[in-house]
Parts: sequence; structure tokens; C-alpha cells
Amino acid sequence: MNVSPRPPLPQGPYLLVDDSVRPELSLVDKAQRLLAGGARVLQLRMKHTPLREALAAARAVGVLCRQAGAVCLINDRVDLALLSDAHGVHVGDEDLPPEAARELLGPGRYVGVTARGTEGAKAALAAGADYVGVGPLFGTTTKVVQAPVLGLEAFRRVVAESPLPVVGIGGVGLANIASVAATGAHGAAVVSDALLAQDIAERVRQLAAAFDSVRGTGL
Ligand SMILES: Cc1ncc(COP(=O)(O)OP(=O)(O)O)c(N)n1
Ligand SMILES: Cc1nc(C(=O)O)sc1CCOP(=O)(O)O
Ligand SMILES: [Mg+2]
Repeated sequence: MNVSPRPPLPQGPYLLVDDSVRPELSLVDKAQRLLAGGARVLQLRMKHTPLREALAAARAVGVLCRQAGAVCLINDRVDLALLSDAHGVHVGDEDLPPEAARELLGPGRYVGVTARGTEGAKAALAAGADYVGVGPLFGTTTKVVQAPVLGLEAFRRVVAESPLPVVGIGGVGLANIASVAATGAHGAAVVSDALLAQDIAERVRQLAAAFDSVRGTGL
């Protein structure tokens, strides 16, 4: 029985609204395009945006997500999540510890945590997380990650052993999202494959269709 006051995070593609990819597009524009394609989970990742602009973007994207019925998560910043009434945060090793994020956010919002393996996933559960972002699943040029690429087989083991839903991240795109879904992963986080597409909304539809084509088939 799910006794959590938070509904489970929607399954499938998990889209990042990242300020480092397609910087010529505003964060709000990116979010609108992703949501137009049916994105059900957005994470605002704003590593290069001044804090005041980041707060404004978080508030605007939060409104768009609520209108679309999508979950809005803020990368790193619990303060921005609270001020923008976001649905939650995603934190990693360099951010507030998940226990502190949970303390500030209370039981009604999501806390996602980065894990590099099964032990990290178990620790995240103990710290009050709702899901783990596990990567880098494949090679990525979006971020320099100080951890080895897992590959599908190691990732599959983490998914099988994790006590929390797993969202794979790093190099995920249309070419491989079905194989990520086939591991049993709850979600697949995508940055560049969606934002660099000529038609971002159409790419999100294609990503969701590819994920859904595997989900439930036991492949
Ligand atoms: C879904 C998801 N998983 C992992 C990460 C990485 O978060 P973190 O380790 O805090 O690194 P930065 O994104 O802050 O560079 C993520 N953002 N989302
Ligand atoms: C933000 C981030 N975190 C990662 C991790 O492994 O922790 S990989 C990553 C970037 C993912 O971008 P793309 O989908 O363009 O490969
Ligand atoms: Mg972080």
C-alpha cells in the first residue's frame, strides 16, 4: 500500500529544462515546447542563470506545469522550490543533503536524489527520497560527471536492487530510451536529445511512445 502523501512520480520520459543547452531559447520557451509534447515531469536545471532570473523562471514554469498537469521539480535549490511552490527538488552530492531537503519541503513534495549504485539508492530511501536519478547511464556531453558510465547491464542491476523508483540519466535519447524502459526503470531523464531536436514537442512525443512501447511488454 502506498502510504506516501505524494502520488508516485509519473513514469516515462523525465525532461530537463536546462539553461546550458540551446541557451538562445528562454527557459520558459523550452518548458512550453516540452509540455506541448506531453511532458509529465520537468526538472528546471539552472546552473548559469542569475538567482533572481532563476526564481522568476521557476515561478513561470511552475504555473505552466500546473496548467498542463505536469510535475515541476527544481534542480539543487530547495529555496527556489519553496518560493515557486514547485512540486519538489532534485539534489545530488554537492547540494543540501536529502534529509535537509525533506525537512524544509515537508511530506507533500518530491525529493529526488542522485545515486551512483544500489548502496546510494538504499541511502536515499533512508534519507526520505522519493526516487533516485542514476547515472551516467551512457556517455554524455551535457555535463562532466565524476563517475564511470554504468551501461545498461549495471543499470539493470541497480533498477532490480533499488528500493526506490529509478530514473536513468546521461546520454538517454530516442535511440536508446526503449532499452532503458526495458530495464524496468521508472523513468528516463533526457536533456540534449529533446532540447536539440528541431521540433522539441514532437521529440517528446516520440520519446514517450518509445518508452511506452516497452513498458508492460516484459521485454
Ligand atoms: C533525474 C536526475 N538525476 C541525476 C541528476 C544529477 O543531479 P546532481 O548530481 O545534483 O548534478 P547536477 O544536475 O546538479 O549537476 C539530475 N539532475 N537529475
Ligand atoms: C545532469 C546530468 N546528471 C548526470 C549524472 O549522471 O548525474 S548526467 C547529466 C546530463 C544528462 O544530459 P544528456 O541527457 O544531454 O546526456
Ligand atoms: Mg545538483
